[in-house]
Amino acid sequence: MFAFSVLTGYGVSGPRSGLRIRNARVSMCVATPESLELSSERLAKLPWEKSIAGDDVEMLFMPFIELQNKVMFDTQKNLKDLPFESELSFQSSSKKKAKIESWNFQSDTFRKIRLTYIDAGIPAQVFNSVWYPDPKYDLPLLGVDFLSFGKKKILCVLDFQPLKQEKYYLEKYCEILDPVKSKYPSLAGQMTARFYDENQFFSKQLAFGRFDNPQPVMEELFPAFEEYLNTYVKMFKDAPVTEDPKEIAANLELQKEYDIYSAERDPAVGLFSTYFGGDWAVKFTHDFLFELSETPDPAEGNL
Ligand SMILES: C=CC1=C(C)/C(=C/c2[nH]c(/C=C3N=C(/C=C4\NC(=O)C(C)=C4C=C)C(C)=C\3CCC(=O)O)c(CCC(=O)O)c2C)NC1=O
Repeated sequence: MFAFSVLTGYGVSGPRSGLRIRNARVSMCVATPESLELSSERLAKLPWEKSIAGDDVEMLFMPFIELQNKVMFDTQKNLKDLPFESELSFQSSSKKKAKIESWNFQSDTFRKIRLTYIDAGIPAQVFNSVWYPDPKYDLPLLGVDFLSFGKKKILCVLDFQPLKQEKYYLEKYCEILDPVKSKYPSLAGQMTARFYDENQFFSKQLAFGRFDNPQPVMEELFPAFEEYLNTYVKMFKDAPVTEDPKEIAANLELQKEYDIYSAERDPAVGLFSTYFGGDWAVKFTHDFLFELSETPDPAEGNL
């Protein structure tokens, strides 16, 4: 009932029955009953109090997910759960002491808002999220990738991920971040060319930090995240909306290109395989994270 009252308080609408998803078939990983609930019910149970690793591990990025959760519930009209397979919404591996949980929403403004948290104790804490606008907008996606490996290797990437690289587009939708970004010199780092091309689906206003200790996470990343998030959500208030089916289709096509590009480049697949197995990693990447991409055909040797 606690979950229900929180939901009512937030004004979540949407079907509340008939959406239970079949139980997961799991081989090496174990899904728990949590996986049978909708995203909003599961999100209401945050923060996790204890790490699966059983130590006194701080869940470094929980405050971020809670803040995003609040902003999402406070600002989004007609927020609904987007049901997805329980096999993808929760997995844990007792052998490797890791769990991964994901949540998936839709609103009048966003066709998909997905969130993922990985808790593997001190060796890995991750918060990853993407906000995909409804294709009646051509606005950038909000991309969040915060990772901590062993507390000494912390990588934080946050961006309004542009669908186009034309000057007018970047000026219109990304340069709004200049005054915010300039406040946070520790987030002015540059990505390498190891995984992504900085000129495709990234902006110059990307916040990028690499830290060798967790201190800047709450001191700098958190206020920066709050500003990026609020700026992003506000931008939609006066954003142009198209009703032209051709433009809508073109916007969706660009989001599809983003998914295809990201699924090809994402270095996370290795991480997922390590903890939850290779088959699950491929399914999670193509059926949940970047679902407009296609699962590669094993016969073509791309797996
Ligand atoms: C749950 C999903 C998920 C996880 C766990 C994930 C992890 C992940 N992201 C990485 C890098 C990266 N991640 C990003 C950016 C992003 N990545 C994004 O998923 C989004 C939305 C952005 C945009 C903000 C960039 C730019 C790098 C490369 C950093 C570099 O080259 O230095 C790396 C490599 C870290 C390293 O070895 O240096 C991992 C393991 N990516 C994922 O998608």
